[in-house]
Amino acid sequence: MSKPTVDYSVYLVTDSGLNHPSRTLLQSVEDSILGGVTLVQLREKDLDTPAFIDLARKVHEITKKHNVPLLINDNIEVALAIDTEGAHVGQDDISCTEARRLLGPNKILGISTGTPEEAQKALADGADYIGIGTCFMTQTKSPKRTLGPIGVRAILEALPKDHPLKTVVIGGIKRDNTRRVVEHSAGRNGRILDGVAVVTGIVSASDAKAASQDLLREFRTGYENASNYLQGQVSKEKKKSIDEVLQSFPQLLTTLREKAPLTHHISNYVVMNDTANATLALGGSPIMAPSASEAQDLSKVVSSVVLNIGTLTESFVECMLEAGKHANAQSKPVILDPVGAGATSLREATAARILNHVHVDIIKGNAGEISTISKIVGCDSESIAMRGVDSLGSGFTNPAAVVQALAKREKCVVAMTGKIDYVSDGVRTVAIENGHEYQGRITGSGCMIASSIGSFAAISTDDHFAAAVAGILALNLAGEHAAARDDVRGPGTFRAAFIDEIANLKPEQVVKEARIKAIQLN
Ligand SMILES: Cc1ncc(COP(=O)(O)OP(=O)(O)O)c(N)n1
Ligand SMILES: Cc1nc(C(=O)O)sc1CCOP(=O)(O)O
Repeated sequence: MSKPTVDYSVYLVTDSGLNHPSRTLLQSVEDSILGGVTLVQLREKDLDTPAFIDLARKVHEITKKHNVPLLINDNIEVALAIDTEGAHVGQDDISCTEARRLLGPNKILGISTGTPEEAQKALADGADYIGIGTCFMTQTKSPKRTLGPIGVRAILEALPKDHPLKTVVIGGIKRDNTRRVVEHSAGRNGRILDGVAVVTGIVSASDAKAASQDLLREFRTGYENASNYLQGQVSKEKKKSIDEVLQSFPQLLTTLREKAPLTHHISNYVVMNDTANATLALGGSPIMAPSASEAQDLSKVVSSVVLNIGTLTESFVECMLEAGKHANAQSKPVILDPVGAGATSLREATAARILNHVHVDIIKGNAGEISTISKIVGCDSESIAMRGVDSLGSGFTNPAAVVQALAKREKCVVAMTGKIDYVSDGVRTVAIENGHEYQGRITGSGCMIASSIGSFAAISTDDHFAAAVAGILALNLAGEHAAARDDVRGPGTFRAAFIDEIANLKPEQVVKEARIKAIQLN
């Protein structure tokens, strides 16, 4: 028999110990196939070989009936005894070459990998696919470390695009994170995951068929979005031109003030009050809630979330991860302000942790912070040093190219603030020349910009680029208006006037006074 063609989209990996008590494992397998599972692996860690063979025979009856391949975990003897379509082996099991020798050329052979080197070796050793893991924390086994989508992407990028080796991700994959993982891990070499491998997300679900249907839908959507991104399409045809974006500002600001969208801020002690007041003055509504235990409830009622790593404690971080995860699940935009990301290794590690667990829609930072984030995600750029939360030096030689490259890589919008601000969604890139130097002489003006972007993102859900540009412009114009006031004598009086002028900003002023130019890059 020749090797079957395999669809890896939703790959069920079983575990009897985790199977939902309302049904047998055999029912779980059948229900999941009816829901859309395309490949099954029988993974039974506690059975001896005769019992494993017995169960495998029953499972194979079901999978054969539905024409879905069955693979056996770790035990080649069982795979050969039942003549299943193949097997999966781990790094600590029989070697890939030995497994291939025993199985012959026509069986499907998969191997677990957690590094680019292991993936390249699997390819050389004749595997048909690799399981890339552990992606996220899982209760199914104790992982040595988690890769997150960024680590998964590093492995995909170590593989040649056109080699037939297939890839699936494993570890903590659920309905709510599938789409993001597939989109976010897509490599710039054009590699996109071929599937998601799931244990508890299916076997422990109360309805295995519905869970599988959801996973298949999310995988397919993620795959389609990832291929659009990689082809540089990013729904270009639907995107407003820079001029249209500018013309849409009056309406955006009016809508913001009518709707007063609620934004969940996990902000820092230094600026909490300023960011709350700036949000209110603009017309939005802030809730400053740093407790992880209320993040899920809040995610249902807020319209956007701002994560600010300015004053780091473990409980802040826990809340940011929780709020980000639930915002993703509810499709609410997430704005990350990686305050001081390059200043200490804790801040850098925290930014990496957030980016690896949460899909961030808009990253806002100064040059030093953007340089650190670029380094974290493997985007080559010049390195900008930080002192405390401030960037040092004169900035990037080509700042527009840096923000565009990061936006493309992370599939999000990047806003870099400074004397000139740059915003890009990977396709459209602009420089904004508004603002006043007093903004740099009070604490929290950058954080207030992140809050302003958060309020605009809450109402401009289909165009985060427009939200980021609007968020920056609104505060920069308010800064210019405040600095021009007779009663402003320095940073102290500016601070109060700034809040006034945010509230006084007229929608039509934005278009008239904006100094914004489109930047064309290759
Ligand atoms: C698709 C897939 N990927 C990885 C694994 C893990 O296999 P292994 O490393 O052998 O660990 P155990 O499954 O034995 O705990 C897998 N089973 N499937
Ligand atoms: C079986 C397995 N292998 C992993 C690896 O990293 O190789 S993670 C994992 C468990 C996956 O279970 P769940 O979908 O419940 O998180």
